[in-house]
Amino acid sequence: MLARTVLNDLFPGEFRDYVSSGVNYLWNHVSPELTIVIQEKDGYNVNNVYQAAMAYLSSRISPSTRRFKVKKEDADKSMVLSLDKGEHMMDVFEGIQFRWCLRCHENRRINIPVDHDSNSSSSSTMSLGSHLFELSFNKKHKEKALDVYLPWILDWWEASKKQDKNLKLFLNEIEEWVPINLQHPSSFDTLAMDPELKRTLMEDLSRFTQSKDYYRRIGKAWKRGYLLYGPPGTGKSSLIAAMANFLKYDIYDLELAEVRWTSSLRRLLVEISNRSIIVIEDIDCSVALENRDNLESTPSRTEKVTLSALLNFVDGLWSSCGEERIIVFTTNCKDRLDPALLRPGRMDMHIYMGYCTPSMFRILASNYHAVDDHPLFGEIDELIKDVQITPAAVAEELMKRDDVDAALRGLVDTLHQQKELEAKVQSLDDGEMSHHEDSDQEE
Ligand SMILES: Nc1ncnc2c1ncn2[C@@H]1O[C@H](COP(=O)(O)OP(=O)(O)OP(=O)(O)O)[C@@H](O)[C@H]1O
Repeated sequence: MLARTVLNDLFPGEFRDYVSSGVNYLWNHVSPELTIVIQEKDGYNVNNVYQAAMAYLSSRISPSTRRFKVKKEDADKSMVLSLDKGEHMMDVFEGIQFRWCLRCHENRRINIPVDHDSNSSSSSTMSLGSHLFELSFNKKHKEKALDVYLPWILDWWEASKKQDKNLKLFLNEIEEWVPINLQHPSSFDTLAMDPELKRTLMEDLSRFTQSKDYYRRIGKAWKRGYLLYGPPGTGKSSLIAAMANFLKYDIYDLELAEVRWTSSLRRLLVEISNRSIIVIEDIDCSVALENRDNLESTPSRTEKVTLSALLNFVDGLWSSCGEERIIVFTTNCKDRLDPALLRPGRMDMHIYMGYCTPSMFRILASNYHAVDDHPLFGEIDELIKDVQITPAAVAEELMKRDDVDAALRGLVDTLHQQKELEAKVQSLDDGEMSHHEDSDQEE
């Protein structure tokens, strides 16, 4: 301690900085080595070179790698290896040696409220880190590294992604997106939906993915919005999964209740990658409709998330920070939605997911029992036309029994019960209505 104080007195800070920068300068000139820093993120943007390097190096892990991570999730065909932080790895490309090192930097601490009471001041802190690669090699190979080696790794990564793409579902927790493997089996083949509407939607999606030049020409962000509405159990979530599987897009499921401030919302939205579907379910219940009179105002950093803030980001400059993005809002009750959401141009397509129809029943019967025709189909068609039953309820009935005859007979019974129930409710409603009319007349 005393020695340090004496040294500090003898050699003031400026002098020490001067000496250390001189040593660095000399070392850089003498050392034959050059180091490139490849950060995980540049600001909010994910760095593709980092992602590509991570995937590439994971595929190159060998017995000489002293320490690495291993995992296997359900969707993974085999164990997935990856480098651990601090670990070095050598790679030889066209006879040149490249040394990689993965490092982690703590770059941000955030406050996390201890309870969910927004007025509470108690909080704990959590550090958020970012990773980077250091790539070192002889400086005479600088051009080779930048013009050949790194582009080659990027091409390798693009090709391997196409070959073996496991879709991801991202969930927002605190201020971060947490990925899990998306293994939803729903597809447009298995989805019970009006055939004409299904065809229109599939064409719309295909056209969208091929319209990069069109969106550029008309000066609009390359994004498309869909509003899915209809009663619970009619397949809105299944449709989103079918869209993701059809397009091979990841899903970002934005839980607005988890987002406290507009600044957090902005951070989450800008971190969403291209070629993805952003989903906000039950939009009528998700956002407090504060600031109704002030829908076009610019949200401030500390403002709580409102519909106005959400729409400002979705339609504002943020939307041009990425491309090929689909935004899906769902609701069980379109009538409850704020008119700002329904304004022309806000959502490109409004898709009604309704009760089961005969054509939807045929798809479910084919899914669950591989039958295209059956003597009971006529009776089921007639009953289904008369009642309001969701595809989820029909699916549940079909799943109860393995034997197709028994399953379809069970469905006929359920439909009869539903018909009786609806008739009873109707007669009660009629009775109540005539009671009101009588009392109105008496008044
Ligand atoms: N249209 C459909 N086609 C095929 N299966 C369906 C359909 N609708 C519902 N199902 C079946 O019912 C289950 C529940 O449906 P899903 O969660 O997609 O409905 P939802 O409309 O999103 O409901 P909620 O509004 O409650 O979220 C699905 O996992 C699926 O098995």
